[in-house]
Amino acid sequence: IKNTYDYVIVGGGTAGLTVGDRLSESGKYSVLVIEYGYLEPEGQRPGTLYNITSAPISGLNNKTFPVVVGCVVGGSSAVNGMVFQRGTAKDYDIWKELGDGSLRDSWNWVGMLRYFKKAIQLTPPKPETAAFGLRHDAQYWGRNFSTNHTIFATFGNVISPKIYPFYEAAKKVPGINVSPDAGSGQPGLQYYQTSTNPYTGERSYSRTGHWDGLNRANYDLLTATRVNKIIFDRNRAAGVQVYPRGERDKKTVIRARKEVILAAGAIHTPQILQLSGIGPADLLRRAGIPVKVDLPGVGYNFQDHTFIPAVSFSWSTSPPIPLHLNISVVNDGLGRTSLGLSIGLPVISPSSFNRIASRYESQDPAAYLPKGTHKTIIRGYHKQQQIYAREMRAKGFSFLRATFSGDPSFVPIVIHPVSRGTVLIDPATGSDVEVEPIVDYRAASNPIDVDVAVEEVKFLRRFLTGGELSGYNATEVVPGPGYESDEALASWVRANTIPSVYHPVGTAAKMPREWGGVVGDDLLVYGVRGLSVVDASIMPTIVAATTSMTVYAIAEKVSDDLDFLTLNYLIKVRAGASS
Ligand SMILES: Cc1cc2nc3c(=O)[nH]c(=O)nc-3n(C[C@H](O)[C@H](O)[C@H](O)COP(=O)(O)OP(=O)(O)OC[C@H]3O[C@@H](n4cnc5c(N)ncnc54)[C@H](O)[C@@H]3O)c2cc1C
Repeated sequence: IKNTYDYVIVGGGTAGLTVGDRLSESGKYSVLVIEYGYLEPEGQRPGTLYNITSAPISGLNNKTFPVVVGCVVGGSSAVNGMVFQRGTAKDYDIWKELGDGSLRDSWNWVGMLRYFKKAIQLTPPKPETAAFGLRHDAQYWGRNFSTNHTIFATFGNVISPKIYPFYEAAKKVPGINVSPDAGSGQPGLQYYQTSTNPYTGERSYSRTGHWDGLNRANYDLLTATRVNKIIFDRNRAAGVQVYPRGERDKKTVIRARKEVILAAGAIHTPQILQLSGIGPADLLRRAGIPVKVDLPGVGYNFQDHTFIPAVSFSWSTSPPIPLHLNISVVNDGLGRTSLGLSIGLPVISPSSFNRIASRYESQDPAAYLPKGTHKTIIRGYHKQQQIYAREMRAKGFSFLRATFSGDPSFVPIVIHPVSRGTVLIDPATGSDVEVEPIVDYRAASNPIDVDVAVEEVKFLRRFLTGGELSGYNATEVVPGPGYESDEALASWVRANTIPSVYHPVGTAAKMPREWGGVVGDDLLVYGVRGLSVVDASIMPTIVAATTSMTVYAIAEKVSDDLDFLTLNYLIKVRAGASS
């Protein structure tokens, strides 16, 4: 490990190793990735996690919940559920509306699709899966099997025939289409992949795709090392202060010639920024941290998907499995391919979507944000509110995601919550990086999220007991009798919602500074030079999907942009934009 590198990347997780690989592959730059977790021995990868408990959530009856993030080389991609999805096209088009347009206007679906293709290599479905109605279109995917150094999205050929009756029934619900491909950006019914290596059947993640076996002299990984804070030369990020895990009195500095890149994830990136004096000035002063940049949005705009663990029924007669699915499938060892549903609010609730959209639209944008929220953040949230209210009336923007297990039981996910939380250091513990930040999901702080969840439960009731499935006389088990009125369902939702699907995003949002943003379209942190953020924190709004595939695409995009930006004139643009 040297004293100085061109790029120093903080966090060897999903984004960090992807960016590290890309920036080092040409040989032009030296790159160091610093990771607090260990490099687990090959073949033995017990997922190690941080030990964090959330703040009590008043919208969920004051309960606390574990905050689950990976602490290991590979970060959360090493411990995640391997469900590999991307959001709808609108998710990314909205990022353009919420951006500053400075960087080739590329933060939209078309711009991101290019990087989804670069980031992910598809293992196409086997012919036998066609019997299940699996649709797939290669135009949404990259395929380059010349290298093992990639991330794989793989279809396994095992599909439960029990899900087919749900597929047939859902197709007939007005407004539900079969997506042409799970990666097409169109909501609807879709079979989706897992992040599985098609050759080994093992997890494909940032370590296997972007570290193992690369052995480049210009690409180093320092493990079991904590970044304490960023070091500045006047207004430029010049390096980081680090210490070996468990030995905090052995602090040293590693310098960055070009840039310090934060990839510590949506929980720790805002923590490191705040500990380095970049954040809400009043918070930093209370913590005794000298203010480098008063950037109120750091740690605000926090989002995660929420879910209800079960809405379940029992059949009086199970739907029959069609004869054409009585095929014998030899398990290809590549996992199970699942069927998911992604639908907009007009489909979830044809009778209430307009009322919910109007109620949301007419809210005072500050009403459900934390007390004392800075006016720039309120302005940015107001913009998000206008966009979401518009999209609540559209079919292409999903508000519900669920997976069909084959049994009449569902885990409905509120996929576009409108509540916003915070990740802030505790002023009482000042500048101690070992003390985890206060993670306040604030789930269901905005009652609109409860309204949407109630409509989701009602949708599932209608789907199971009416329409195509009505002949099987389903009886509701959970929530069960006694939850007829919206009020009763709302209190049931508050008692049963889990605030996180482990998809934290948004805490260093890519939005204009006057809207409470932390980074611009170039992902540079406002107010300083030579410092960027490349992880899940930059998403201004959460996507209607599991999040890792989007993080890989962001990381690929920023690596391209960074390389491009080393051209002189763009260096000037970056310097100008961030001063
Ligand atoms: C249990 C779980 C299940 C999930 N399931 C799915 C799923 O099925 N599908 C899906 O697509 N997504 C899933 N996700 C979410 C997805 O994995 C994340 O959104 C994504 O991996 C985040 O990438 P990131 O680069 O932002 O952060 P991470 O991958 O978390 O990387 C951050 C890294 O920074 C390191 N770090 C933090 N602070 C410091 C410091 N001070 N010094 C040095 N290093 C530091 C961390 O140890 C970590 O390795 C899941 C996540 C979890 C935790």
